[in-house]
Amino acid sequence: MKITCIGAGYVGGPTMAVIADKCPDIDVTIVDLNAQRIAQWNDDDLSNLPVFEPGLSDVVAKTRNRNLFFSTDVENAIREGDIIFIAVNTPTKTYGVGKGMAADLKYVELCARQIAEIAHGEKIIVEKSTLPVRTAQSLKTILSNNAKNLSFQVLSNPEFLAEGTAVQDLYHPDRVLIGGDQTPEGLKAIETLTSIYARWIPRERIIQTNVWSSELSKLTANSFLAQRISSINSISALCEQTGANVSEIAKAIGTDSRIGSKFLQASVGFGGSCFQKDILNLVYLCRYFNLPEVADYWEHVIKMNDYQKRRFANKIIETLFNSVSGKKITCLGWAFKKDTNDTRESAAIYVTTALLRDKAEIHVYDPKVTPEQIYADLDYMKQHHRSNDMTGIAGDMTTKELKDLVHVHNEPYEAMDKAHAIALLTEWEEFSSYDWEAIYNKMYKPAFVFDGRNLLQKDKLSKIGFEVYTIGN
Ligand SMILES: NC(=O)c1ccc[n+]([C@@H]2O[C@H](COP(=O)([O-])OP(=O)(O)OC[C@H]3O[C@@H](n4cnc5c(N)ncnc54)[C@H](O)[C@@H]3O)[C@@H](O)[C@H]2O)c1
Ligand SMILES: O=c1ccn([C@@H]2O[C@H](COP(=O)(O)OP(=O)(O)O[C@H]3O[C@H](CO)[C@@H](O)[C@H](O)[C@H]3O)[C@@H](O)[C@H]2O)c(=O)[nH]1
Repeated sequence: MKITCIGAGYVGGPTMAVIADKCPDIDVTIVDLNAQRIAQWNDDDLSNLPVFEPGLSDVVAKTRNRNLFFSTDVENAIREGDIIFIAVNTPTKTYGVGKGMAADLKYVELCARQIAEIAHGEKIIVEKSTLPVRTAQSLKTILSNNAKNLSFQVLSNPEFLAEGTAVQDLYHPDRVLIGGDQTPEGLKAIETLTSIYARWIPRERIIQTNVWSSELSKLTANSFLAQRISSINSISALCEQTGANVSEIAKAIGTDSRIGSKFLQASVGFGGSCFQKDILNLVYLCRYFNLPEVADYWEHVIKMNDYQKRRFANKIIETLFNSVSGKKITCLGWAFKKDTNDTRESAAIYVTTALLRDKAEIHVYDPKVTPEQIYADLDYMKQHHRSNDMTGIAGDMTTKELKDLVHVHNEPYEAMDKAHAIALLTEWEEFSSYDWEAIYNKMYKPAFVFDGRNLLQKDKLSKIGFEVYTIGN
C-alpha cells in the first residue's frame, strides 16, 4: 500500500511523518506545489524544516528517505497512491461571494480535478483539510464527471492536532474521526483507513461516522474550543472592573467536572489559522441554510475575540497617556501561541497594527518567527483585514513606512532597550526567565508591562518598579 498526501504544510508534514513512523512498510509521499517548502522539508539541516514543532525533526530524521518522501511531483504521487490525503489550505475567501466568511475551496477543487485527470484504478480520497459540511459531495461530483477508469471513495478524516503539541497529539490523539458513505464500499474504505490508525491508536478511540457528521464535527469542535476562550475573556473584562481575578475564577469553575479546566486561560485573544476561519465558515453555512439566529450566536465568539484584542491595544494607548506616537513599544512574541513559528491570525498582528495606527515605534522579538514573516503579516493585514474598523492599518501607509516603524530583533534585551512599554503577546516560556531588573533599568519610566498572557509574576515585577497590566486582574 502507498499513501500520498497533497499539501506539505502544518498538517500534511507532521501527520504523514507520524504515519510513516508507525507504518514502516507503507511508503508515504507528501507533495506540494511550493518548491521552496519541499526543499526545506528535504534540507539536510533539520533546523530548516518549514514547520517548527517540538519533536518533529526527530520523526523526520527517522523516516525521511526511508518510507517518507517529499516531492513536487504531484502527478506521479497521485498516480501511485492508493490512499490520497488532501491536506491543502482552506483559508477564508478574500474575494467575491462569501468574501470574509466562506472557506475558499479553490485549492481543494484543484486537487480533485487533478486526481480526476490522472488517477485510475481504486483510490481512497481522504479529506484531511477542514471543510464545510457537504464538501465531499462536491468532490464526488467533480471526480465522477471527469475521471476515467477510476473507482473511488471519499472519506472525511479531519485533523484535531494543535500546533506546538502536534507530534504529541498525533501519537496520542483523544480520538480519530473517520466519516464515509454507509454503503458496503464506503464501510470498506473506512475500515482500510481505520486499520492504519489502529496500528498505534486503540480502536475505541477511532470514531466512525457518516461523512456529513465528520465534516461538521470538525467545525463544531473548533467553535466550542474558541467559545470557551471568548467566554473566559468576556469575564476578564468584568474582572477588571470589579476586583475579581480571572485566574481564580478559571480555577474555581474549572474544578467542576462538567466544565473542566482546559481552555480557560484568559488572553489577549485567540489566534491561529483555524478558529476564526472555521467559525466564520460555520456562520456562513448557517446563513446559507437560513438559520440567522444560529449564525449570530456563533459570530459573537469572534466579535468577543476582536473586542479582546482591541481592548488590549486600547489599554496600552490609554495607559501611555493617550498616545503612543513616537514611543518605543516592544512586542515580546509574534507567533499565535508558544512552540510554533506559525503567525496566522496572531493577536500580535492586530495589537501591533492598532499601535501603528497611533504612530507607535514597534520593536519585535520572537524566538522562532523571521523578520520576513513579520513584515509579510503586516502587509497582508493592510490589504485584507475583514473590518477596517477593527485594527486595519490606515490603507495609506506604504510598505516602506511600515518597515521604518517596525524593527525586528534577534535578541530580546536589545529589543527592550529604552522602551516605553513592553507588550507580551505570546506565552514563550523564556520570557519569564529574563533578567527583569536589568530590563527595568534600561527602560523609560514609568516602565510599563502589558502581559497579554498572564505569564509573568506580577508581584515580582511591581516590586522592581514596573507598572504592570495583566488580563482580568
Ligand atoms: N494548522 C493546523 O494546526 C491545522 C489543524 C487541523 C486542521 N487544519 C486544516 O488543515 C488544512 C491545511 O492546513 P495547514 O495549516 O497545513 O495549511 P498550510 O498552508 O500550512 O499547508 C497547505 C499546503 O498545501 C499546498 N497546496 C495548496 N494547493 C495545492 C495543490 N493543488 N497541490 C499541491 N499542494 C498544494 C500549499 O502550497 C501549502 O504548502 C486546512 O484546511 C486547515 O484548516 C489545520
Ligand atoms: O485557554 C486558552 C487556550 C488557547 N488560547 C489561544 O487560542 C489559540 C489557539 O490555540 P490552540 O487551540 O492550542 O492551537 P491551534 O493550533 O489553533 O489548534 C486548534 O485548531 C486546530 C486547527 O483546526 C485544531 O486541530 C485543534 O484541535 C485546535 O485546538 C492560541 O492563540 C492560544 O494562545 C487561549 O487564549 N486560551
